[in-house]
Amino acid sequence: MEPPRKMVAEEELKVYFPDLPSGPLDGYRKKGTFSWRRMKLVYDNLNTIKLKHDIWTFMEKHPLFQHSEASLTLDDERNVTVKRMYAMHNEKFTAMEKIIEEPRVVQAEAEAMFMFDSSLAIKKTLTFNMFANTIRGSGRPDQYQFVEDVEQAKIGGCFALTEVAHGSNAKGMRTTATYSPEKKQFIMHSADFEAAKFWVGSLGKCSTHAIVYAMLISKGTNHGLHSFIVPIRDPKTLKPYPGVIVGDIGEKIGLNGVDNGFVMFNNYAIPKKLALDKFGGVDDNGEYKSPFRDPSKRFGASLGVLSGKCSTHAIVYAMLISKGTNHGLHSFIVPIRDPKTLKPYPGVIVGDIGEKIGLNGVDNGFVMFNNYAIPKKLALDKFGGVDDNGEYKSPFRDPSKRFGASLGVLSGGRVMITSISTNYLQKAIVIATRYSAIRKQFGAENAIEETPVLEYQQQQIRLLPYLAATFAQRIFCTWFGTVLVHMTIDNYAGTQDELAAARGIEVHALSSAAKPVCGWVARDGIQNCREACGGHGYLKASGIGDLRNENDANCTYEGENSLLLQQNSNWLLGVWPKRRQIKIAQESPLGTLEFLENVDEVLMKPCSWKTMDELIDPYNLTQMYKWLTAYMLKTTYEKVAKLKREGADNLQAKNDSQSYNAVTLSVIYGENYILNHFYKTAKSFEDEACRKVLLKMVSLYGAFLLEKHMATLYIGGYFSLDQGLHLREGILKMCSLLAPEAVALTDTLAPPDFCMKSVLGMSDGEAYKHLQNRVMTYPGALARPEWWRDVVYWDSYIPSKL
Ligand SMILES: Cc1cc2nc3c(=O)[nH]c(=O)nc-3n(C[C@H](O)[C@H](O)[C@H](O)COP(=O)(O)OP(=O)(O)OC[C@H]3O[C@@H](n4cnc5c(N)ncnc54)[C@H](O)[C@@H]3O)c2cc1C
Repeated sequence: MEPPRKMVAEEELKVYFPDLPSGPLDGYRKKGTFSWRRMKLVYDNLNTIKLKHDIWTFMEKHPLFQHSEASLTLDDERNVTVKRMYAMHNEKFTAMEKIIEEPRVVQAEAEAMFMFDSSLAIKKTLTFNMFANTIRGSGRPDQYQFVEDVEQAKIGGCFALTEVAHGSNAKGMRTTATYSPEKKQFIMHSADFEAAKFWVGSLGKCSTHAIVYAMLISKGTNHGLHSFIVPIRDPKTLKPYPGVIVGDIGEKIGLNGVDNGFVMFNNYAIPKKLALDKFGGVDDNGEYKSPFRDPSKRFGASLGVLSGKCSTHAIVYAMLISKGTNHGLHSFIVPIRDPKTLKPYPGVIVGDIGEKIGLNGVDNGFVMFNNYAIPKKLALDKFGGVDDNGEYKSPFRDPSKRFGASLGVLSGGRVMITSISTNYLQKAIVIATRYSAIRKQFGAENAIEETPVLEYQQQQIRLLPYLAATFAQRIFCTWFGTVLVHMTIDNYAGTQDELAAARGIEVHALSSAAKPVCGWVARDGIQNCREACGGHGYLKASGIGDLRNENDANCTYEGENSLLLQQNSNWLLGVWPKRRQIKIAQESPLGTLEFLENVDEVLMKPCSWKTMDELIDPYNLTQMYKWLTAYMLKTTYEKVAKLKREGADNLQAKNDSQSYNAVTLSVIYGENYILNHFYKTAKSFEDEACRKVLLKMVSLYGAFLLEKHMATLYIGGYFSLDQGLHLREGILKMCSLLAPEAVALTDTLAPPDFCMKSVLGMSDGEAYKHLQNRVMTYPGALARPEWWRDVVYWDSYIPSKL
């Protein structure tokens, strides 16, 4: 928890946030009981406010950052995103000295970019940060030249882990990097399209270098020439098999009745049983065996003649290489394209995977390697690799620990994604709330005016819990991002304290739960916002559709949400048996395991709060969540143990305990932490008027989350009789109490209008004027289409039956 923030005078804030334009939102703005500017300090400070202001001012004045009226083509979208990326990079808004002084600027810069355009933010992060951070984390000092080169934008990076046929199961990946001690090179190879690296952001058109994850194979032994029966052509059709290139060498000076030929193999697999291994060969485990001690005695057969047109099978002599050892997934810096021409290097097939359902400014790509050699020094082998002779060395005895360390960079990505999804929700909730405040439908009989739809109960419950969730998540993500930056700086500087290892594990566990929790809340919230804006919400100009599509990817990349939750629950299940001995301060430096304090007693007592006010009290809600988290952990642990007693192995027992157990456990663990963090921050906020509203939002957020687990509260015997009914009444009450504050709260959250890009969500509340302006000026909106004849003379191209 951070120390209480120093209050900043309203006048200082006004420099960055002048008065908002007067208009249809005035009525609601007057109802707000707190300062919307001051409320920003619950997650921002003057440094981050100033940074965001500088970035937005820079964008607003720069011609490259002007929005176009109509949708761009895919190519134009990528092109403008690249130009904006270099313009931003060139400004160096967050140089390392600034980050060390104020770690929060990292998130603030990201937020400023996401509020403008998410493709820009993602493209910049992939090209510069993720590439450089991986090298800083897993590389050696002599590789830091690449970090400098990328910082100076001489090269551009990307992160290539996922393959066509393997994503979440990284251990199943098939790109290989085989070490050749003779040349001190790694030979990168993709066996087939299924082993192609795929989805790699920024690789499609631009990256010159990639961090590639590949199986490191230390080279096998060459046992000399051996013979094999190799099927060449299908005997029924005489067509060559895939992987075989066979042909005729042409006219000779004699013996032209014989079709002499050539053949090449491209990673062509034949069964082991086709080896002619009477005089020597490998056993099923790859162990070489021969009755001859002297290899030259074993080698004594004549060379066959291959038929250019006719042979279906050949006796092929080839060097028998017994397979090298596979040391698992390792990372490499792989040159992809010439930085001067952007043309791929020979041996690299690289391309763009095409249009996606969002984020189209980012050129996601694929790459395949065809025995492509890279120097040994490009292996990121700080955590394990081969020496010059091909001998494998690693500081980790346990390969899974080495693998975890080399993928550590993904933990950082997950922390950032909790914030990214919150950015999307933040924008959507501003649009939908402002629009709901000016959109009027129906009303009391004889009323002069219709009622703003924000007054209707169902509109409130679809929006206001998500407004509260936005504050909860924004506060949590800002703090979590800062923890990450501190950890990363300590790691580079070698200044870790004695809790560093425990903190690293807990950051991984918490990010594995918080990323799905924040991503899914954003998914549901944004969809509600879209529907809450009725038909106009479906217009692209509302801005909500893009937010929905762009958040969608957060649920999948950097760890598919459901699988991340498995990682979290595996950790929690390991903690449960130690619950009585655990030293929370040492083993849980972030405090995510505080729910285990006196856990056995907590679990024995049912909920003692009965009235509506008690049930939505912020402190009481944190205690109810404590019970719920502990209960889910206990019951999930017991279910896994029972399945194991009944004979299931570990994998099966865990698999059969996911739905309603482990998955729910991890979601609740994440929610519990975010709720507690929100509560602690709200109650310690200095400004009294803001604090009161914040605590109302804690009530609404906590009660709304808890209500979704109502069945578990009753099944576990914690709730009985009317407690559930009172909790629901409390949610509705908090919605009605927060409705008058809602517009002022969205003023706190809103980026400048220049970034909002939404006809429904501008700060002046003039949704209809903006809608009219957009519709009337949309290119071609009032023009007759060029294809008008296809309407009038349709029977000229479709024979009429009328
Ligand atoms: C926009 C975007 C950008 C991306 N950028 C990059 C990038 O820059 N670099 C990169 O390397 N990758 C990138 N990716 C790829 C991304 O990281 C993967 O898509 C992600 O890791 C999920 O892997 P997958 O697609 O193979 O899904 P799979 O692992 O095949 O999952 C498919 C489904 O099966 C389920 N499933 C799988 N295993 C289990 C199990 N054991 N138990 C229960 N359910 C299971 C999953 O939950 C999921 O619902 C990107 C993806 C997207 C969408």
